[in-house]
Amino acid sequence: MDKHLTPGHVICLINPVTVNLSHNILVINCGSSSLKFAVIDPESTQVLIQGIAERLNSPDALLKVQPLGSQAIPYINHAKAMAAILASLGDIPIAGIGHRVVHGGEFFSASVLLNEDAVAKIDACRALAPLHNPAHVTGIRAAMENFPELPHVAVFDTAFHQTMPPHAYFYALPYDLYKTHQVRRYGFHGTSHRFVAEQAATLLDKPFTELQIITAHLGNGCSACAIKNGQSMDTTMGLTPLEGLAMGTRSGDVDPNLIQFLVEQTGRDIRQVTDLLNRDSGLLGLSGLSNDMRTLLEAADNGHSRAELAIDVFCYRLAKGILGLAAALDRIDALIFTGGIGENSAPIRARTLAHLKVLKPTLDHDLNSAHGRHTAGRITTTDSALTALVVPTNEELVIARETQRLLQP
Ligand SMILES: Nc1ncnc2c1ncn2[C@@H]1O[C@H](COP(=O)(O)OP(=O)(O)O)[C@@H](O)[C@H]1O
Ligand SMILES: CC(=O)OP(=O)(O)O
Ligand SMILES: [Mg+2]
Repeated sequence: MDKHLTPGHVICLINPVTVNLSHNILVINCGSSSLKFAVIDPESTQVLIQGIAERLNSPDALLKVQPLGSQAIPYINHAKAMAAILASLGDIPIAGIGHRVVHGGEFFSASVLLNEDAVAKIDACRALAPLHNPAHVTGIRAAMENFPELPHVAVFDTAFHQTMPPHAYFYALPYDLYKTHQVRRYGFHGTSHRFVAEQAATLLDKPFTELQIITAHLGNGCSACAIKNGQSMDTTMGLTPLEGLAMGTRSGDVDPNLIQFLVEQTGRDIRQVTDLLNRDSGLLGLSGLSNDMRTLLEAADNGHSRAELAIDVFCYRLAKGILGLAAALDRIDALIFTGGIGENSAPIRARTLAHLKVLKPTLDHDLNSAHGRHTAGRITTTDSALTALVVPTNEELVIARETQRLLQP
């Protein structure tokens, strides 16, 4: 049964001998309807406490904290959820706070120490990531109010992709739109793509700066990235995190004329159509059942034909995205699966590789079943023409490390 959460409760659960008091970083990932957090010692990589406040602003809002338990927090908003989370930290010493920020626009090509000017710039990018940036700004302001004495750092999903060449980041649109409105492809999940590619280099025992890798980050949002010699060369997401692959609730690529078509045919306005593409599409829209891949795999096994269709579209679109990214590379040294789906779902990996016949992968079924969330490793045979790996991502650890780096004088 869930324990009831009380502020400060955690103190007795942590062995003070194992905790390095000076290094702990509170990492905050404030999303549209959830607020994830973790306190991490970036030196030892120990996670002291972590949790999520989810389904915010709804009657089912819930705060889950490991190792404390769960607490219903009906109708709680982001700011109040932040206060509840901060209260749950009790007396754990914190050296700084690292915030995940999805969109940094052209303002930020690296992590930054937050001040009013930087927060205003993140706020200015809200139209570019409507599901994410407004929530980030709320989270940052709430955390700054609660911890005014601590340094706050923003780590951007977009930063890693700032190395994309112009032919990858320009849309074939009137050039002026880039100059006047910064309309270009930015890319997201950069923290994760970089982290898993570096881990893969270690697994393959090759320098990161000499490898050519395609990473597939498959969570609620999904994107793939072509990485050459340590740099992002292209990625499937664009101006906003809607472009590219089919996702949990997002459509990914559609014909842009679809928007006017739906406005005219269904009487929805543009905002409603945009909402439909962001929130009602992808796995959820196709299946009519769920945006959760676990639910769909189970339903498909039980003969649910639209769950099967949603999974099919997801895997085919992913394979197509991966092949498109091959244009940015000379060769593919490895294909990496990561994120909640990429790490946990052997069937999705197998079905995606089945669509990549042109790259001649030979799946090792035992390795594909063995590797996942807790064990990184190869899932193709040693003689496979394409090497595919599973590498668990750890965006929180990267954010903690980045935050610590920026705190150093
Ligand atoms: N065992 C599993 N098999 C298939 N999919 C899984 C499994 N575990 C988690 N997932 C999927 O991972 C997705 C969430 O990924 P995650 O990376 O946690 O999301 P977020 O982008 O919110 O961080 C969901 O679609 C969920 O169903
Ligand atoms: C950028 C993005 O899609 O993020 P998430 O996967 O957290 O929704
Ligand atoms: Mg994620």
